[in-house]
Amino acid sequence: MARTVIYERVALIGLGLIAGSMGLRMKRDGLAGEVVGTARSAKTRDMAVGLGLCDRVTDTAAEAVQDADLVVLCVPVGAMEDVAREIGPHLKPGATVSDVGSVKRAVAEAIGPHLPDGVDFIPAHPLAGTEHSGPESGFPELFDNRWCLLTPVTDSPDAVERLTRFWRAMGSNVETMDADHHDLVLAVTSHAPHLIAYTMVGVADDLRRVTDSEVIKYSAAGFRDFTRIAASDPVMWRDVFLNNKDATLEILGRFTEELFSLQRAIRKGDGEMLHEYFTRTRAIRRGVIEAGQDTDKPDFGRGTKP
Ligand SMILES: NC(=O)c1ccc[n+]([C@@H]2O[C@H](COP(=O)([O-])OP(=O)(O)OC[C@H]3O[C@@H](n4cnc5c(N)ncnc54)[C@H](O)[C@@H]3O)[C@@H](O)[C@H]2O)c1
Ligand SMILES: O=C(O)C(=O)C[C@]1(C(=O)O)C=C[C@@H](O)C=C1
Repeated sequence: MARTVIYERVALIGLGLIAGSMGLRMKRDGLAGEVVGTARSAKTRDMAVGLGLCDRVTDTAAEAVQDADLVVLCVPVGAMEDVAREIGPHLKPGATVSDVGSVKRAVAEAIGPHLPDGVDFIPAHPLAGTEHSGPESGFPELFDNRWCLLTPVTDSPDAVERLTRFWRAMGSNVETMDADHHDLVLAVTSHAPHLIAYTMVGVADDLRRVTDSEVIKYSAAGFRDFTRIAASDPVMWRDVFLNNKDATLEILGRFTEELFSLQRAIRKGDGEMLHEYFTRTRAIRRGVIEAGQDTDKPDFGRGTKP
């Protein structure tokens, strides 16, 4: 494969699943001249070098961003502001600053004020992940055939075009959108579903005593999927809900209304309503598959390394 360096030096701040996958992809395909990483613990930094996801590590974020052309903040949403405050004074003029946070409005507001004039700020969100954390969970194919959504703050089309090229080279399809729109869409497609999975697994756990642990032992496929999602990182998801409050509450309100109407149909024995509802939702699933968004295909390795 032809190797095209897109950024001469890339700095990854926070070396977890997403940074790990980005680093491995950049190293595999030669997308960066040099990948520099930093993490709070020496153990994680050593592991990152051992895994070959970056060329070198630094003890601090301030050191990592020295002379970097692209800086990507890969920490939980609630930690973005502290990192931005630390790196702001050390950024190279002309650098692009981005992130991979699951929420976009709050992250733009947390990072933006700490960036000096002359850097291009382009928040980003790769719609790809697993329930695992840490650099050892990363794999270079994670972003293949997934979306990466950009919510640019900069008005430099060149900077946006370059970051678009970068994410395409990571295997993703790229779309640009407004941060509020992103947060509403993701509240429907990712944030509310995660909360529902957490709740369902919590309910099963509450019932554990009554059912003598059989809910766990005889987990059917649907519940197993819930347990996978509910095993996701608690810090990451705490921060997502605290930072996408309005959109998530709006969607949960609608969800509750729908749930009540289905509950009523079950109580009244209204089979026609239930059949009609499930026919409509089945068509939506088929639409998702036709649009190429079916992540259950074996080669996507969703939830596990391939
Ligand atoms: N996991 C997913 O499915 C997924 C998908 C897309 C985007 N994201 C987003 O990507 C970001 C990183 O997620 P991840 O799954 O790679 O997480 P992770 O837990 O695997 O890695 C997070 C890294 O950030 C570091 N970190 C945590 N708190 C910090 C702090 N206060 N200061 C500095 N560093 C800190 C951790 O030590 C770790 O190195 C999050 O913002 C998350 O919302 C996650
Ligand atoms: O596959 C998973 O485990 C995920 O939940 C990944 C997932 C999602 O699809 O909701 C989770 C959060 C992100 O911000 C993006 C992707």
